[in-house]
Amino acid sequence: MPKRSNNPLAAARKSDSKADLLWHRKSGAAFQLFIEYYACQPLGVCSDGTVKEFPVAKHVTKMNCGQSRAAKRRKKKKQPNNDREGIDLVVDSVQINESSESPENERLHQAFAAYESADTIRDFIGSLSRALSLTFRIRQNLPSQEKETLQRLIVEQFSDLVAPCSFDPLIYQAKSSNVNKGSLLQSSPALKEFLVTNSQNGKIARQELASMLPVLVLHRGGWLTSETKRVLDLCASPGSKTMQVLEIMTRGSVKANDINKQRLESLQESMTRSGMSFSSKIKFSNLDASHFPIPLQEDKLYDCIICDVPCSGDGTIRKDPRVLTNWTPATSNALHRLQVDILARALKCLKVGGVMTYSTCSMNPIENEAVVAAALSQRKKGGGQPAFELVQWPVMEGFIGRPGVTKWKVADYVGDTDQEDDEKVQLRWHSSYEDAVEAKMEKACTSMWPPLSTNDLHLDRCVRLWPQDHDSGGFFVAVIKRIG
Ligand SMILES: C[S@@+](CC[C@H](N)C(=O)[O-])C[C@H]1O[C@@H](n2cnc3c(N)ncnc32)[C@H](O)[C@@H]1O
Repeated sequence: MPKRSNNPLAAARKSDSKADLLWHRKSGAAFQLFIEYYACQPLGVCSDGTVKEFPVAKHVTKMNCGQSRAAKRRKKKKQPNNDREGIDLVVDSVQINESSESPENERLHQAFAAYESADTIRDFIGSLSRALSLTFRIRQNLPSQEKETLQRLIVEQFSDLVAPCSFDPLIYQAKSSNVNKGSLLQSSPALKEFLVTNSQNGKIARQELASMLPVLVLHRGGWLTSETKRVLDLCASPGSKTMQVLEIMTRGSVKANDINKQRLESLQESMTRSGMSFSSKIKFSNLDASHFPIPLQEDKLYDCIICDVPCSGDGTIRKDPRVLTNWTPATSNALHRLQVDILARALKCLKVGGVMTYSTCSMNPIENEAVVAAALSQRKKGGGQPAFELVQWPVMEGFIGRPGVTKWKVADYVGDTDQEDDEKVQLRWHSSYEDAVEAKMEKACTSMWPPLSTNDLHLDRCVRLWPQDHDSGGFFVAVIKRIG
């Protein structure tokens, strides 16, 4: 078995040997590829609407792709208003008024303008174009009185800037994306100071809304409680979910694992910095999660597992628009196998009756539903009976989670390093594994395609967090229970 890189995301991004030289990275066409990819996925992957499926969008040549920079400049000079009008139209229609000065956002809008027919992804693209609103939460383990004092103080001093989340009064979200990590010092120095002080003294955690979901749902479902004994966080660094778990548990212990030694060390440091003392409840390990040792004794298996795997991170582009600059479907394709292996290993470490989450900060079904379907199908009991099932989420009032999808499409990207020729730069869609093999698609494996029948898997019980629903990042969470 080859040793796995301790930075699989970087390895996945380099999985195409020519990737760094590819035309789309030099030209900025990753924005077009991203939109083409999501606009052509079946409905439900990132948007809702009345039509059943998007027509296959015209190729990215509608924009300026395929032209040299000089040619683009010449065109712009000749038609000074045309491009701008297109952008303004899109910007108006999705009501983007803030933060559109960044070159990334402008290019996202330009790319979107090529898909006039893709009305239903308007909100999706619109929200991805805004900076990520600030979120934070009051820590669970504070005594009730302290929680109430902080809640009162936030209402008195910052209610014009932040509001409690509809589904959890301890979680706060900025009312506008103008209040974000980058702008906080300028937009509200008092709020910034409040957050710094209370993060240092362990009362407040600054964490993204989407990232809070896996632990939140385990807690709300009653699967992770103060009495839970053994929890495993398989891909733990930088540790925001580990901390969340530790705040809830009073008796048991958490094993925090990560393949990357440096990242694991920074997790240990941030535990110390958090101002909370958890040392007796946490153990660390520095292992490849896909080979994590399976406890031999039944009672050493885990009650709960958090499996927050390495992913392409295309749900995080509001936080870091540079993710878009590097975007290609090859990244997700290259991570799929590792994600299946990690989830399959996690399932083996879960005790009967135990519950785990599988999550990514990507919206790509290849990293999400395809992984869950593959791992669950592998892990059957004798007689083909399911040993695991996807669990329906508990009701969280006001929370908008979209059902997992049962249909999706697989694409790769064909680029050419030398030619700035449209024909050579495009997404290729493969209807089956066999087609993909014939077309020499890199990293193709059968489990990337939707299984013939997904009915018994209940993939709709997975939850997709669309950025447009909660003004958040994009995210995916599946809750899985071991039933036998
Ligand atoms: C999405 S991040 C996890 C974020 C973390 N759960 C949190 O909430 O702070 C994925 C992590 O997986 C780690 N990782 C990547 N490949 C791994 C592997 N094969 N085994 C264990 N950890 C891995 C990466 O180093 C990275 O820290």
